[in-house]
Amino acid sequence: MFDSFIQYHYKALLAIALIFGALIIIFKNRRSDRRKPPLAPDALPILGHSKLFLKDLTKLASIISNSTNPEKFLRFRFPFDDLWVARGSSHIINILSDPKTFDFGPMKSMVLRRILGLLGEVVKVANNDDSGVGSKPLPNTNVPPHKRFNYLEHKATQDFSRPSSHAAFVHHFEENLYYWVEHCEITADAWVTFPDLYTFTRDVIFRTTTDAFFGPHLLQQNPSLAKDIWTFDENVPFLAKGLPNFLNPKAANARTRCRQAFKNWRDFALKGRIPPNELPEWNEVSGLKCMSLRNLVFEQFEEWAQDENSCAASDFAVLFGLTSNIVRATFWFFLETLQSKHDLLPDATNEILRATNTTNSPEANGPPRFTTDKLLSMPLLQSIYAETLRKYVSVLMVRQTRREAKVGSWKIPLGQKVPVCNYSEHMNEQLWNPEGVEHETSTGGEHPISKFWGRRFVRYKGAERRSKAEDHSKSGEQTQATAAKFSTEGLRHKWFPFGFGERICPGRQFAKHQMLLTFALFSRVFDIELMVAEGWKPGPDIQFFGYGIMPPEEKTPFRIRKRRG
Ligand code: HEM
Repeated sequence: MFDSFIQYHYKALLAIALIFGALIIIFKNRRSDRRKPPLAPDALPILGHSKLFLKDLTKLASIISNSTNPEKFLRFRFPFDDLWVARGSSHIINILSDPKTFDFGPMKSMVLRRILGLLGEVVKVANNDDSGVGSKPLPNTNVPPHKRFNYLEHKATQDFSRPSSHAAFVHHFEENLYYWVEHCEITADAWVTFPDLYTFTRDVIFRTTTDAFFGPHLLQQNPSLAKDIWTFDENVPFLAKGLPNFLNPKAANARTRCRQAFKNWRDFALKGRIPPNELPEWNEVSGLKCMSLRNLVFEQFEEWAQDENSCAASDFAVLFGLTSNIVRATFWFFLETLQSKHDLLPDATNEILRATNTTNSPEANGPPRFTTDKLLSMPLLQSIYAETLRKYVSVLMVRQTRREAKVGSWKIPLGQKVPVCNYSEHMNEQLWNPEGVEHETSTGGEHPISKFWGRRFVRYKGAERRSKAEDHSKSGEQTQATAAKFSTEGLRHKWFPFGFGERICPGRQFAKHQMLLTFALFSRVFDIELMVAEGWKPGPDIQFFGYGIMPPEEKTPFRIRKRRG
Protein backbone atom coordinates (compact mmCIF):
# COMPACT_ATOMS: atom_id res chain seq x y z
CA MET A 1 0.00 0.00 0.00
CA PHE A 2 2.89 2.31 0.86
CA ASP A 3 4.43 1.38 -2.50
CA SER A 4 1.34 2.29 -4.41
CA PHE A 5 1.03 5.58 -2.48
CA ILE A 6 4.55 6.47 -3.66
CA GLN A 7 3.75 5.30 -7.17
CA TYR A 8 0.72 7.58 -7.49
CA HIS A 9 2.15 10.60 -5.70
CA TYR A 10 5.82 10.54 -6.66
CA LYS A 11 5.58 13.80 -8.64
CA ALA A 12 4.03 15.63 -5.70
CA LEU A 13 6.64 14.15 -3.33
CA LEU A 14 9.44 15.18 -5.66
CA ALA A 15 8.06 18.72 -5.82
CA ILE A 16 7.83 18.88 -2.01
CA ALA A 17 11.41 17.61 -1.67
CA LEU A 18 12.65 20.23 -4.15
CA ILE A 19 10.80 23.06 -2.39
CA PHE A 20 12.20 21.85 0.92
CA GLY A 21 15.74 21.73 -0.47
CA ALA A 22 15.36 25.23 -1.92
CA LEU A 23 14.04 26.59 1.39
CA ILE A 24 16.99 25.07 3.25
CA ILE A 25 19.45 26.72 0.82
CA ILE A 26 17.66 30.08 1.15
CA PHE A 27 17.59 29.98 4.99
CA LYS A 28 21.17 28.75 5.19
CA ASN A 29 22.31 31.57 2.92
CA ARG A 30 20.30 34.17 4.88
CA ARG A 31 21.78 33.07 8.21
CA SER A 32 25.38 33.10 7.09
CA ASP A 33 24.88 36.25 4.95
CA ARG A 34 25.10 38.46 8.02
CA ARG A 35 28.88 38.13 8.26
CA LYS A 36 29.48 38.41 4.53
CA PRO A 37 30.05 41.41 2.23
CA PRO A 38 26.99 42.92 0.55
CA LEU A 39 25.41 40.87 -2.17
CA ALA A 40 25.90 42.21 -5.71
CA PRO A 41 22.68 43.28 -7.41
CA ASP A 42 20.62 41.00 -9.64
CA ALA A 43 20.84 37.79 -7.57
CA LEU A 44 18.05 35.33 -8.34
CA PRO A 45 16.58 33.06 -5.66
CA ILE A 46 18.53 29.76 -5.47
CA LEU A 47 20.48 30.34 -8.72
CA GLY A 48 22.07 33.49 -7.31
CA HIS A 49 24.28 35.12 -9.94
CA SER A 50 24.73 32.06 -12.17
CA LYS A 51 22.73 33.66 -14.99
CA LEU A 52 24.77 36.86 -14.77
CA PHE A 53 28.06 34.95 -15.14
CA LEU A 54 26.77 32.67 -17.89
CA LYS A 55 24.61 34.99 -19.95
CA ASP A 56 24.82 38.64 -19.02
CA LEU A 57 28.47 39.53 -18.97
CA THR A 58 27.88 43.15 -20.00
CA LYS A 59 25.90 43.67 -16.85
CA LEU A 60 28.46 41.75 -14.80
CA ALA A 61 31.27 43.99 -16.14
CA SER A 62 29.28 47.07 -15.24
CA ILE A 63 28.45 45.81 -11.72
CA ILE A 64 32.09 44.95 -11.05
CA SER A 65 33.41 48.34 -12.17
CA ASN A 66 30.68 50.61 -10.80
CA SER A 67 31.01 51.37 -7.20
CA THR A 68 30.57 54.35 -5.00
CA ASN A 69 32.75 52.62 -2.45
CA PRO A 70 35.58 50.89 -4.27
CA GLU A 71 37.07 49.58 -1.01
CA LYS A 72 34.30 47.04 -0.69
CA PHE A 73 34.16 43.38 -1.55
CA LEU A 74 31.29 42.49 -3.80
CA ARG A 75 29.71 39.12 -3.22
CA PHE A 76 28.33 36.96 -6.01
CA ARG A 77 26.30 33.95 -4.99
CA PHE A 78 25.97 30.55 -6.67
CA PRO A 79 23.93 27.55 -5.49
CA PHE A 80 26.95 25.92 -3.80
CA ASP A 81 29.56 28.63 -3.65
CA ASP A 82 30.23 32.34 -3.19
CA LEU A 83 32.76 34.61 -4.89
CA TRP A 84 33.97 37.66 -3.01
CA VAL A 85 35.30 39.99 -5.69
CA ALA A 86 37.90 42.27 -4.07
CA ARG A 87 38.07 45.92 -5.12
CA GLY A 88 40.07 48.92 -4.02
CA SER A 89 43.85 49.15 -3.73
CA SER A 90 44.29 47.98 -0.14
CA HIS A 91 42.19 44.84 -0.61
CA ILE A 92 43.80 44.04 -3.93
CA ILE A 93 47.37 44.53 -2.68
CA ASN A 94 46.60 42.41 0.33
CA ILE A 95 45.33 39.51 -1.75
CA LEU A 96 47.74 39.48 -4.70
CA SER A 97 50.85 39.99 -2.62
CA ASP A 98 50.23 37.39 0.05
CA PRO A 99 50.56 33.90 -1.48
CA LYS A 100 50.91 32.40 2.02
CA THR A 101 47.27 33.20 2.62
CA PHE A 102 45.80 33.49 -0.85
CA ASP A 103 46.37 30.42 -2.95
CA PHE A 104 46.63 30.36 -6.75
CA GLY A 105 46.18 26.55 -6.73
CA PRO A 106 42.45 26.40 -7.56
CA MET A 107 43.02 28.64 -10.60
CA LYS A 108 45.82 26.40 -11.84
CA SER A 109 43.72 23.32 -11.23
CA MET A 110 40.82 24.84 -13.22
CA VAL A 111 43.14 25.63 -16.13
CA LEU A 112 44.64 22.12 -16.11
CA ARG A 113 41.36 20.25 -15.80
CA ARG A 114 38.85 22.32 -17.68
CA ILE A 115 40.73 24.40 -20.22
CA LEU A 116 43.51 21.93 -21.05
CA GLY A 117 41.41 18.81 -20.39
CA LEU A 118 44.01 17.04 -18.20
CA LEU A 119 42.94 14.26 -15.88
CA GLY A 120 44.17 11.99 -13.15
CA GLU A 121 47.61 11.70 -11.67
CA VAL A 122 49.26 14.68 -13.33
CA VAL A 123 46.65 17.05 -11.91
CA LYS A 124 47.10 15.44 -8.48
CA VAL A 125 50.84 16.15 -8.61
CA ALA A 126 50.11 19.87 -9.02
CA ASN A 127 47.19 19.90 -6.57
CA ASN A 128 49.01 17.99 -3.84
CA ASP A 129 51.99 20.33 -3.91
CA ASP A 130 51.13 23.03 -1.38
CA SER A 131 54.64 24.50 -1.22
CA GLY A 132 53.97 27.47 -3.54
CA VAL A 133 56.11 28.78 -6.38
CA GLY A 134 58.62 30.83 -4.36
CA SER A 135 62.20 29.56 -4.00
CA LYS A 136 61.44 29.31 -0.29
CA PRO A 137 58.63 26.81 0.34
CA LEU A 138 55.53 28.10 2.10
CA PRO A 139 55.37 27.37 5.84
CA ASN A 140 53.65 24.17 6.99
CA THR A 141 54.38 22.20 3.83
CA ASN A 142 55.80 18.68 3.85
CA VAL A 143 56.70 18.54 0.20
CA PRO A 144 60.42 17.71 -0.20
CA PRO A 145 62.44 20.06 -2.50
CA HIS A 146 62.65 17.61 -5.43
CA LYS A 147 58.86 17.08 -5.33
CA ARG A 148 57.98 20.77 -5.58
CA PHE A 149 56.34 20.43 -8.99
CA ASN A 150 54.71 23.87 -9.07
CA TYR A 151 57.90 25.69 -8.13
CA LEU A 152 60.08 23.74 -10.57
CA GLU A 153 57.68 24.09 -13.48
CA HIS A 154 57.11 27.79 -12.75
CA LYS A 155 60.86 28.43 -12.59
CA ALA A 156 61.55 26.58 -15.85
CA THR A 157 58.74 28.39 -17.68
CA GLN A 158 59.82 31.81 -16.44
CA ASP A 159 63.32 31.20 -17.75
CA PHE A 160 62.30 33.01 -20.96
CA SER A 161 62.14 36.30 -19.04
CA ARG A 162 65.78 36.03 -17.87
CA PRO A 163 67.60 38.98 -19.54
CA SER A 164 69.75 36.97 -21.98
CA SER A 165 66.86 34.67 -22.88
CA HIS A 166 64.58 37.69 -23.37
CA ALA A 167 67.26 39.24 -25.62
CA ALA A 168 67.41 36.07 -27.75
CA PHE A 169 63.61 35.98 -27.93
CA VAL A 170 63.17 39.60 -29.07
CA HIS A 171 66.09 39.28 -31.49
CA HIS A 172 64.41 36.35 -33.26
CA PHE A 173 61.03 38.05 -33.14
CA GLU A 174 62.46 41.17 -34.77
CA GLU A 175 64.23 39.17 -37.46
CA ASN A 176 61.02 37.25 -38.24
CA LEU A 177 58.99 40.45 -38.42
CA TYR A 178 61.50 42.10 -40.75
CA TYR A 179 61.56 38.99 -42.90
CA TRP A 180 57.77 39.04 -43.12
CA VAL A 181 57.68 42.71 -44.05
CA GLU A 182 60.26 42.25 -46.78
CA HIS A 183 58.80 39.10 -48.27
CA CYS A 184 55.05 39.61 -47.98
CA GLU A 185 52.98 39.97 -51.10
CA ILE A 186 51.98 43.54 -50.37
CA THR A 187 53.73 45.89 -52.81
CA ALA A 188 53.82 49.62 -53.52
CA ASP A 189 52.06 49.14 -56.88
CA ALA A 190 48.51 48.56 -55.69
CA TRP A 191 46.36 48.58 -52.58
CA VAL A 192 45.49 45.16 -51.17
CA THR A 193 42.18 44.90 -49.34
CA PHE A 194 41.77 42.67 -46.29
CA PRO A 195 38.42 41.86 -44.66
CA ASP A 196 39.62 42.20 -41.07
CA LEU A 197 42.49 44.01 -39.36
CA TYR A 198 42.21 41.66 -36.38
CA THR A 199 42.82 38.43 -38.32
CA PHE A 200 45.55 40.17 -40.33
CA THR A 201 47.53 41.32 -37.26
CA ARG A 202 46.78 37.98 -35.59
CA ASP A 203 48.31 35.95 -38.42
CA VAL A 204 51.46 38.08 -38.62
CA ILE A 205 52.06 38.25 -34.86
CA PHE A 206 51.25 34.60 -34.29
CA ARG A 207 53.77 33.29 -36.82
CA THR A 208 56.59 35.71 -35.99
CA THR A 209 56.24 35.21 -32.22
CA THR A 210 55.74 31.45 -32.31
CA ASP A 211 58.79 30.87 -34.52
CA ALA A 212 60.84 33.10 -32.20
CA PHE A 213 59.82 31.16 -29.09
CA PHE A 214 59.67 27.56 -30.31
CA GLY A 215 61.89 27.70 -33.40
CA PRO A 216 60.49 27.36 -36.93
CA HIS A 217 59.76 23.60 -36.88
CA LEU A 218 56.61 23.71 -34.76
CA LEU A 219 54.60 25.53 -37.44
CA GLN A 220 56.41 23.92 -40.36
CA GLN A 221 55.53 20.44 -39.13
CA ASN A 222 52.04 21.39 -38.03
CA PRO A 223 50.62 23.93 -40.48
CA SER A 224 47.07 23.58 -39.16
CA LEU A 225 48.14 24.67 -35.65
CA ALA A 226 47.79 28.32 -36.74
CA LYS A 227 44.09 27.67 -37.39
CA ASP A 228 43.36 25.25 -34.55
CA ILE A 229 44.75 27.45 -31.82
CA TRP A 230 42.31 30.27 -32.73
CA THR A 231 39.37 27.87 -32.72
CA PHE A 232 40.54 26.80 -29.27
CA ASP A 233 41.03 30.44 -28.27
CA GLU A 234 37.46 31.36 -29.30
CA ASN A 235 36.16 28.51 -27.17
CA VAL A 236 38.13 29.11 -23.96
CA PRO A 237 35.10 30.69 -22.21
CA PHE A 238 33.10 27.53 -23.00
CA LEU A 239 35.84 25.16 -21.83
CA ALA A 240 36.40 27.12 -18.61
CA LYS A 241 32.78 26.45 -17.58
CA GLY A 242 33.52 22.73 -17.39
CA LEU A 243 30.45 21.74 -19.40
CA PRO A 244 30.37 18.35 -21.16
CA ASN A 245 32.29 18.22 -24.46
CA PHE A 246 29.32 16.98 -26.48
CA LEU A 247 27.72 20.42 -26.07
CA ASN A 248 30.53 21.90 -28.15
CA PRO A 249 32.63 19.20 -29.86
CA LYS A 250 34.46 21.87 -31.91
CA ALA A 251 36.18 23.16 -28.77
CA ALA A 252 37.50 19.80 -27.54
CA ASN A 253 38.47 18.71 -31.07
CA ALA A 254 40.53 21.84 -31.67
CA ARG A 255 42.23 21.28 -28.33
CA THR A 256 43.04 17.66 -29.23
CA ARG A 257 44.58 18.74 -32.55
CA CYS A 258 46.70 21.40 -30.82
CA ARG A 259 47.88 18.83 -28.30
CA GLN A 260 48.77 16.42 -31.10
CA ALA A 261 50.80 19.13 -32.83
CA PHE A 262 52.82 19.55 -29.64
CA LYS A 263 53.28 15.79 -29.31
CA ASN A 264 54.80 15.76 -32.80
CA TRP A 265 57.00 18.71 -32.00
CA ARG A 266 58.14 17.35 -28.64
CA ASP A 267 59.14 14.06 -30.26
CA PHE A 268 61.18 15.92 -32.81
CA ALA A 269 62.56 18.82 -30.79
CA LEU A 270 62.98 17.75 -27.19
CA LYS A 271 63.70 14.05 -27.09
CA GLY A 272 67.41 13.47 -26.59
CA ARG A 273 68.46 16.11 -29.09
CA ILE A 274 70.78 18.42 -27.17
CA PRO A 275 72.12 17.55 -23.70
CA PRO A 276 70.57 20.02 -21.25
CA ASN A 277 73.92 21.39 -20.06
CA GLU A 278 74.86 22.26 -23.63
CA LEU A 279 71.69 24.13 -24.46
CA PRO A 280 72.26 27.56 -25.97
CA GLU A 281 69.75 30.38 -25.26
CA TRP A 282 68.05 29.61 -28.57
CA ASN A 283 68.42 26.91 -31.15
CA GLU A 284 66.73 26.28 -34.47
CA VAL A 285 65.30 22.90 -33.37
CA SER A 286 63.62 23.70 -30.05
CA GLY A 287 63.68 27.48 -29.78
CA LEU A 288 64.20 29.05 -26.38
CA LYS A 289 65.91 27.10 -23.62
CA CYS A 290 62.85 27.23 -21.38
CA MET A 291 60.95 24.53 -23.30
CA SER A 292 63.79 22.04 -22.74
CA LEU A 293 64.03 23.04 -19.08
CA ARG A 294 60.30 22.43 -18.68
CA ASN A 295 60.74 19.03 -20.22
CA LEU A 296 63.44 18.17 -17.68
CA VAL A 297 60.92 18.96 -14.94
CA PHE A 298 58.30 16.68 -16.53
CA GLU A 299 60.90 13.90 -16.70
CA GLN A 300 61.58 14.32 -13.00
CA PHE A 301 57.95 13.43 -12.13
CA GLU A 302 56.93 9.90 -13.01
CA GLU A 303 53.26 10.81 -13.43
CA TRP A 304 54.10 13.47 -16.00
CA ALA A 305 56.92 11.54 -17.65
CA GLN A 306 54.48 8.71 -18.39
CA ASP A 307 51.76 10.95 -19.74
CA GLU A 308 52.93 12.45 -23.01
CA ASN A 309 49.46 13.89 -23.72
CA SER A 310 49.59 16.01 -20.59
CA CYS A 311 53.14 17.25 -21.25
CA ALA A 312 52.09 18.22 -24.78
CA ALA A 313 48.95 19.98 -23.51
CA SER A 314 50.97 21.89 -20.93
CA ASP A 315 53.47 23.01 -23.61
CA PHE A 316 50.56 24.07 -25.78
CA ALA A 317 49.33 26.25 -22.90
CA VAL A 318 52.64 28.14 -23.10
CA LEU A 319 51.96 28.94 -26.76
CA PHE A 320 48.44 30.03 -25.91
CA GLY A 321 49.62 32.31 -23.05
CA LEU A 322 52.31 33.70 -25.32
CA THR A 323 50.09 34.68 -28.22
CA SER A 324 46.43 35.16 -27.25
CA ASN A 325 46.71 38.45 -25.34
CA ILE A 326 49.41 40.11 -27.43
CA VAL A 327 47.54 39.47 -30.66
CA ARG A 328 44.42 41.16 -29.32
CA ALA A 329 46.31 44.02 -27.71
CA THR A 330 48.26 44.72 -30.92
CA PHE A 331 45.00 44.90 -32.87
CA TRP A 332 43.52 47.49 -30.46
CA PHE A 333 46.76 49.51 -30.48
CA PHE A 334 46.64 49.70 -34.29
CA LEU A 335 42.92 50.41 -34.43
CA GLU A 336 42.88 53.17 -31.83
CA THR A 337 45.91 54.95 -33.29
CA LEU A 338 44.77 54.67 -36.91
CA GLN A 339 41.31 55.93 -35.97
CA SER A 340 42.87 58.99 -34.37
CA LYS A 341 44.22 60.36 -37.66
CA HIS A 342 44.41 63.98 -36.61
CA ASP A 343 45.53 63.61 -33.02
CA LEU A 344 47.46 60.46 -31.99
CA LEU A 345 48.70 59.30 -35.38
CA PRO A 346 50.77 62.39 -36.34
CA ASP A 347 52.45 62.60 -32.93
CA ALA A 348 53.03 58.83 -32.74
CA THR A 349 54.58 58.92 -36.23
CA ASN A 350 56.82 61.75 -35.09
CA GLU A 351 58.06 59.68 -32.15
CA ILE A 352 58.68 56.71 -34.44
CA LEU A 353 60.77 58.91 -36.75
CA ARG A 354 62.80 60.10 -33.79
CA ALA A 355 63.50 56.49 -32.77
CA THR A 356 64.49 55.41 -36.29
CA ASN A 357 68.09 54.37 -36.56
CA THR A 358 69.49 56.20 -39.57
CA THR A 359 73.07 54.96 -39.26
CA ASN A 360 72.82 51.27 -38.73
CA SER A 361 70.51 49.72 -41.33
CA PRO A 362 71.89 46.32 -42.38
CA GLU A 363 70.71 46.79 -45.95
CA ALA A 364 70.68 50.19 -47.58
CA ASN A 365 67.24 49.64 -49.11
CA GLY A 366 65.78 47.46 -46.40
CA PRO A 367 63.03 48.50 -44.00
CA PRO A 368 64.06 51.02 -41.33
CA ARG A 369 65.58 49.81 -38.07
CA PHE A 370 64.93 51.40 -34.71
CA THR A 371 66.96 52.25 -31.63
CA THR A 372 65.10 49.96 -29.29
CA ASP A 373 65.69 51.84 -26.03
CA LYS A 374 64.52 55.06 -27.63
CA LEU A 375 61.44 53.49 -29.18
CA LEU A 376 60.42 51.81 -25.95
CA SER A 377 60.76 55.02 -23.98
CA MET A 378 58.75 57.33 -26.23
CA PRO A 379 56.07 58.97 -24.06
CA LEU A 380 53.10 58.91 -26.40
CA LEU A 381 53.71 55.40 -27.78
CA GLN A 382 54.00 54.08 -24.24
CA SER A 383 50.88 55.93 -23.24
CA ILE A 384 48.87 54.47 -26.14
CA TYR A 385 50.14 51.05 -25.12
CA ALA A 386 49.17 51.57 -21.47
CA GLU A 387 45.75 52.95 -22.41
CA THR A 388 45.15 50.01 -24.77
CA LEU A 389 45.72 47.63 -21.88
CA ARG A 390 43.67 49.73 -19.47
CA LYS A 391 40.67 49.77 -21.72
CA TYR A 392 40.64 46.26 -23.15
CA VAL A 393 42.03 43.93 -20.50
CA SER A 394 39.95 41.99 -18.03
CA VAL A 395 41.60 39.14 -16.16
CA LEU A 396 39.79 37.49 -13.29
CA MET A 397 42.69 36.52 -11.02
CA VAL A 398 41.14 33.96 -8.71
CA ARG A 399 42.69 33.22 -5.33
CA GLN A 400 41.41 31.07 -2.47
CA THR A 401 42.13 31.44 1.24
CA ARG A 402 44.46 28.78 2.69
CA ARG A 403 43.32 29.78 6.19
CA GLU A 404 40.98 32.28 7.81
CA ALA A 405 42.15 35.78 6.83
CA LYS A 406 41.45 39.39 7.66
CA VAL A 407 41.24 41.94 4.87
CA GLY A 408 40.14 45.42 5.88
CA SER A 409 37.30 44.89 8.28
CA TRP A 410 36.32 41.57 6.71
CA LYS A 411 37.03 38.18 8.18
CA ILE A 412 37.38 35.81 5.25
CA PRO A 413 36.74 32.14 6.02
CA LEU A 414 39.08 29.32 5.03
CA GLY A 415 38.51 28.08 1.49
CA GLN A 416 36.79 31.27 0.29
CA LYS A 417 37.39 32.26 -3.36
CA VAL A 418 38.38 35.93 -3.61
CA PRO A 419 38.93 36.98 -7.24
CA VAL A 420 40.56 40.26 -8.22
CA CYS A 421 39.72 41.72 -11.62
CA ASN A 422 41.85 44.47 -13.16
CA TYR A 423 38.78 45.68 -15.11
CA SER A 424 37.11 46.74 -11.84
CA GLU A 425 39.86 49.30 -11.24
CA HIS A 426 40.69 50.17 -14.85
CA MET A 427 37.07 51.09 -15.54
CA ASN A 428 36.14 52.75 -12.27
CA GLU A 429 35.32 56.37 -13.10
CA GLN A 430 35.70 57.53 -9.50
CA LEU A 431 39.22 56.22 -9.25
CA TRP A 432 40.47 57.89 -12.42
CA ASN A 433 38.37 61.04 -12.38
CA PRO A 434 37.59 61.73 -8.72
CA GLU A 435 36.56 65.30 -9.50
CA GLY A 436 34.06 64.23 -12.11
CA VAL A 437 34.29 64.26 -15.88
CA GLU A 438 33.35 67.94 -16.34
CA HIS A 439 36.43 69.18 -14.51
CA GLU A 440 39.79 68.98 -16.09
CA THR A 441 42.39 67.44 -13.77
CA SER A 442 45.96 66.30 -14.16
CA THR A 443 44.69 62.72 -14.42
CA GLY A 444 42.40 63.51 -17.29
CA GLY A 445 39.13 64.75 -15.89
CA GLU A 446 37.40 65.52 -19.16
CA HIS A 447 38.21 62.09 -20.53
CA PRO A 448 35.81 59.53 -19.11
CA ILE A 449 37.31 56.10 -18.60
CA SER A 450 34.78 54.55 -20.98
CA LYS A 451 36.57 56.41 -23.82
CA PHE A 452 40.01 55.57 -25.16
CA TRP A 453 42.34 58.50 -24.50
CA GLY A 454 45.81 57.83 -25.84
CA ARG A 455 47.43 60.60 -23.76
CA ARG A 456 46.09 59.44 -20.41
CA PHE A 457 49.53 58.36 -19.19
CA VAL A 458 51.54 61.33 -20.49
CA ARG A 459 52.56 63.91 -17.91
CA TYR A 460 53.92 67.34 -18.76
CA LYS A 461 56.70 68.93 -16.78
CA GLY A 462 56.35 72.11 -14.77
CA ALA A 463 53.51 74.44 -15.47
CA GLU A 464 52.90 73.12 -18.96
CA ARG A 465 49.59 71.35 -18.89
CA ARG A 466 48.33 68.43 -20.82
CA SER A 467 45.49 70.43 -22.30
CA LYS A 468 47.90 73.03 -23.63
CA ALA A 469 49.98 70.35 -25.27
CA GLU A 470 46.86 68.88 -26.75
CA ASP A 471 45.81 72.24 -28.16
CA HIS A 472 49.25 72.51 -29.78
CA SER A 473 48.93 69.15 -31.43
CA LYS A 474 45.40 69.95 -32.58
CA SER A 475 46.52 73.20 -34.17
CA GLY A 476 49.25 71.37 -36.05
CA GLU A 477 52.18 72.36 -33.87
CA GLN A 478 54.36 69.66 -32.45
CA THR A 479 54.02 68.74 -28.81
CA GLN A 480 57.12 69.73 -26.84
CA ALA A 481 58.71 66.30 -26.70
CA THR A 482 61.14 67.19 -23.94
CA ALA A 483 58.32 68.27 -21.65
CA ALA A 484 56.36 65.07 -22.02
CA LYS A 485 56.94 62.03 -19.87
CA PHE A 486 55.22 58.66 -19.72
CA SER A 487 54.30 57.76 -16.19
CA THR A 488 52.33 55.16 -14.33
CA GLU A 489 53.53 56.63 -11.03
CA GLY A 490 50.92 56.40 -8.33
CA LEU A 491 48.77 54.20 -10.57
CA ARG A 492 50.18 50.84 -9.54
CA HIS A 493 46.98 49.66 -7.95
CA LYS A 494 44.51 51.04 -10.39
CA TRP A 495 46.50 50.06 -13.51
CA PHE A 496 47.74 46.48 -13.33
CA PRO A 497 47.02 44.77 -16.65
CA PHE A 498 49.66 42.13 -15.87
CA GLY A 499 48.59 41.52 -12.28
CA PHE A 500 51.21 41.90 -9.59
CA GLY A 501 52.94 40.09 -6.77
CA GLU A 502 54.43 36.65 -7.18
CA ARG A 503 52.25 35.80 -10.17
CA ILE A 504 52.87 38.95 -12.18
CA CYS A 505 52.96 38.18 -15.90
CA PRO A 506 56.50 37.20 -16.99
CA GLY A 507 55.65 38.16 -20.60
CA ARG A 508 55.05 41.86 -19.91
CA GLN A 509 58.39 43.15 -21.26
CA PHE A 510 58.00 41.15 -24.43
CA ALA A 511 54.38 42.31 -24.85
CA LYS A 512 55.43 45.97 -24.82
CA HIS A 513 58.43 45.45 -27.09
CA GLN A 514 56.40 43.44 -29.56
CA MET A 515 53.52 45.93 -29.73
CA LEU A 516 55.61 49.07 -30.13
CA LEU A 517 58.01 47.54 -32.64
CA THR A 518 55.22 46.08 -34.77
CA PHE A 519 53.38 49.39 -34.90
CA ALA A 520 56.55 51.38 -35.59
CA LEU A 521 57.69 49.10 -38.40
CA PHE A 522 54.27 48.81 -40.04
CA SER A 523 53.63 52.51 -39.92
CA ARG A 524 57.02 53.26 -41.56
CA VAL A 525 56.75 50.58 -44.24
CA PHE A 526 53.06 50.57 -45.13
CA ASP A 527 50.17 52.92 -45.79
CA ILE A 528 47.20 51.49 -43.95
CA GLU A 529 43.67 52.83 -44.45
CA LEU A 530 40.72 51.60 -42.45
CA MET A 531 37.66 51.09 -44.66
CA VAL A 532 35.14 52.07 -42.01
CA ALA A 533 33.47 55.34 -41.09
CA GLU A 534 35.72 57.87 -39.38
CA GLY A 535 35.78 57.18 -35.65
CA TRP A 536 33.99 53.81 -35.95
CA LYS A 537 35.34 51.07 -33.69
CA PRO A 538 34.13 47.56 -32.96
CA GLY A 539 33.20 46.91 -29.36
CA PRO A 540 35.18 44.43 -27.25
CA ASP A 541 33.56 41.00 -27.26
CA ILE A 542 32.31 40.79 -23.70
CA GLN A 543 31.97 36.97 -23.91
CA PHE A 544 35.69 37.01 -23.10
CA PHE A 545 35.24 39.07 -19.95
CA GLY A 546 37.61 37.72 -17.30
CA TYR A 547 39.91 35.86 -19.71
CA GLY A 548 42.43 38.55 -20.73
CA ILE A 549 42.38 41.14 -23.49
CA MET A 550 38.95 41.02 -25.09
CA PRO A 551 38.88 40.51 -28.88
CA PRO A 552 36.78 42.74 -31.18
CA GLU A 553 33.21 41.66 -31.74
CA GLU A 554 33.11 42.85 -35.38
CA LYS A 555 35.45 42.87 -38.37
CA THR A 556 37.43 45.94 -39.41
CA PRO A 557 38.11 45.93 -43.18
CA PHE A 558 41.15 47.87 -44.37
CA ARG A 559 43.52 48.31 -47.28
CA ILE A 560 47.29 48.36 -47.26
CA ARG A 561 50.19 49.05 -49.64
CA LYS A 562 53.92 49.50 -49.27
CA ARG A 563 55.20 53.06 -49.20
CA ARG A 564 57.47 54.05 -52.05
CA GLY A 565 61.12 54.49 -51.10
C1 HEM B 1 49.10 42.09 -23.29
C2 HEM B 1 49.55 40.90 -23.01
C3 HEM B 1 49.39 40.16 -21.72
C4 HEM B 1 48.55 40.36 -20.65
C5 HEM B 1 47.50 41.45 -20.50
C6 HEM B 1 48.84 39.34 -19.67
C7 HEM B 1 48.22 39.24 -18.43
C8 HEM B 1 48.59 38.34 -17.43
C9 HEM B 1 48.10 38.36 -16.06
C10 HEM B 1 47.10 39.35 -15.51
C11 HEM B 1 48.70 37.34 -15.41
C12 HEM B 1 48.55 37.02 -13.91
C13 HEM B 1 47.40 36.09 -13.62
C14 HEM B 1 47.17 35.94 -12.12
O1 HEM B 1 47.82 36.60 -11.30
O2 HEM B 1 46.28 35.15 -11.76
C15 HEM B 1 49.55 36.65 -16.35
C16 HEM B 1 50.30 35.52 -16.05
C17 HEM B 1 51.10 34.89 -16.97
N1 HEM B 1 51.41 35.32 -18.24
FE1 HEM B 1 50.70 36.97 -19.17
N2 HEM B 1 49.82 38.53 -20.16
C18 HEM B 1 50.21 39.00 -21.39
C19 HEM B 1 51.20 38.51 -22.20
C20 HEM B 1 51.96 37.40 -21.92
C21 HEM B 1 53.04 36.91 -22.75
C22 HEM B 1 53.55 37.55 -24.04
C23 HEM B 1 53.50 35.79 -22.15
C24 HEM B 1 54.66 34.99 -22.67
C25 HEM B 1 54.80 33.76 -22.61
C26 HEM B 1 52.73 35.56 -20.93
C27 HEM B 1 52.88 34.50 -20.04
C28 HEM B 1 52.30 34.42 -18.81
C29 HEM B 1 52.55 33.34 -17.85
C30 HEM B 1 53.46 32.12 -18.07
C31 HEM B 1 51.80 33.64 -16.70
C32 HEM B 1 51.69 32.79 -15.41
C33 HEM B 1 52.63 33.32 -14.37
C34 HEM B 1 52.62 32.46 -13.11
O3 HEM B 1 52.16 31.33 -13.15
O4 HEM B 1 53.12 32.94 -12.09
N3 HEM B 1 51.80 36.56 -20.82
N4 HEM B 1 49.50 37.29 -17.58
